Amino acid sequence: MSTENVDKFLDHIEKHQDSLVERLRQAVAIPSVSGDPAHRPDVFRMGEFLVKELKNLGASVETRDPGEQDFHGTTLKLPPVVLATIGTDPAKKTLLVYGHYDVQPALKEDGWNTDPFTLVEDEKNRLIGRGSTDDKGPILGWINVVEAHNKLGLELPVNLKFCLEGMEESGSEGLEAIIHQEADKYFKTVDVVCISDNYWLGTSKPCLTYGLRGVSYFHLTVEGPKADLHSGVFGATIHEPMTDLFAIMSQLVEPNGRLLIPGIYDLVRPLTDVEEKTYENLDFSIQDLHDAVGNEINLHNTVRDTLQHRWRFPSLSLHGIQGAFYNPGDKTVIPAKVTGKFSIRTVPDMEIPIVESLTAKYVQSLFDKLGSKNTMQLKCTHSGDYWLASPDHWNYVAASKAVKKVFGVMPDLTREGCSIPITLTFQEALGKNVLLLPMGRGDDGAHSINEKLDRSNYVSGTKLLGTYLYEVAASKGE
Ligand SMILES: C[C@H](N)C(=O)N[C@@H](Cc1c[nH]cn1)C(=O)O
Ligand SMILES: [Zn+2]
Ligand SMILES: [Zn+2]
Repeated sequence: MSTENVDKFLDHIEKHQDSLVERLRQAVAIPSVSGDPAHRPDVFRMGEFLVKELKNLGASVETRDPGEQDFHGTTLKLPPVVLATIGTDPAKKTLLVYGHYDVQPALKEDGWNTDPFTLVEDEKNRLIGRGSTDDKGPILGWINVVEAHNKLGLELPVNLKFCLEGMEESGSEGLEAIIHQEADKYFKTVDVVCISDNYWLGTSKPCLTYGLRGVSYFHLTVEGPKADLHSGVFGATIHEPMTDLFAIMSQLVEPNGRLLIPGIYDLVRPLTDVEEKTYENLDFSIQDLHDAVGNEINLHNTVRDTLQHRWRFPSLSLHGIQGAFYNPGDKTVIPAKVTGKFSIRTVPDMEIPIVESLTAKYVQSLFDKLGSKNTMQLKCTHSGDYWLASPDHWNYVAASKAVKKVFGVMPDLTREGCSIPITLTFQEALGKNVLLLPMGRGDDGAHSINEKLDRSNYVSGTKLLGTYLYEVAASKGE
């Protein structure tokens, strides 16, 4: 391996960090919220931004059109999948990089201290803005690596292929089909895959991640009167949709986190002694959890139990109710139609169709018991499988060496409670090892208010991605 080139690269990134931050500022300014139809043009704009950046760096860029989406009766065009190639040298390994350029919704009135789409650096050098850590910072990290090599006149040690999508936060619609179609074409030469779209466990030690939970998202709709009604006139004389909905929603999960769907825990893979050991000696404490959450509201008192419930047991979260009165003030309304939203994070060996059918059967039985004359409908709006990889693969060894070089420590090996539905598709469709190499910290507040990426994580993370390329190139793995 050319340590001279690595050192030049590391030095360049350190010295040019302000221009890296400027690139992130431009990306955060594009509110590419995939879940909000009003922002769909912005998601396209973000895709164009990346195409331009990549073309400027000499990449050969193509896009694929995933088609259209039915968004609650409205047809929306799906944003393009950006495919970019840098280098086609058959003597070099080829690394596929995946990331997403869409973000979660964010409104100042949700409780942000600053405008979510204006990147702000605070006194602790935290870069605050929607998408800073999830996933614009990490995507730009790869672009920063390429730019640094161009500026230094250095060849990249591997061939790079990018696959960047704009729908990850909304179920990755259309991407799976594209990966299967392109497996023997665009992706044919790929040796290994790297995704930077999750987080360190705590706030100080890097990690490599070899597992993700799956997710199945549900809409539960209860409908009764033709229109919203006056509660003084109609209360206690009709079946109220919201009362029915609450009755069902309150029986999905216990306040202690235990799912109430019969048979769901029978699907969960039993814990082995070998797996038990993976929860030892990790850089994580209950204090880290308190800090990330901002309060001492932990369900479990040990790190082991906390991480097992994050990584290897399912969870069910209630997200919101569409159609309900939520403004300030005291409106005495009976909403005519309400949709409760909840999701289940799935783990080995919970298969999606079984989870869906157990959930549907249970929800129907709860509704039947109410004896309500309203109508009820349960819809699974998107789902993605859990994923596990082998952390013994040379791809992980290469990443460990890169972590050691950049941070001076060996990384923790972790699993993740979140989901990146397309990860398993890459592993299965390409038959290649996938590595998750996170850039941000466990307290970054992804999906929350005041999402941030520490400047040091952005800069060191960029250094890590670049150094990892050299370790992949130097690896003896086939
Ligand atoms: C881990 C990744 N950065 C992420 O945030 N994934 C989302 C994926 C998703 C699924 N439905 C909606 N978004 C997540 O885990 O929630
Ligand atoms: Zn996300
Ligand atoms: Zn993400």
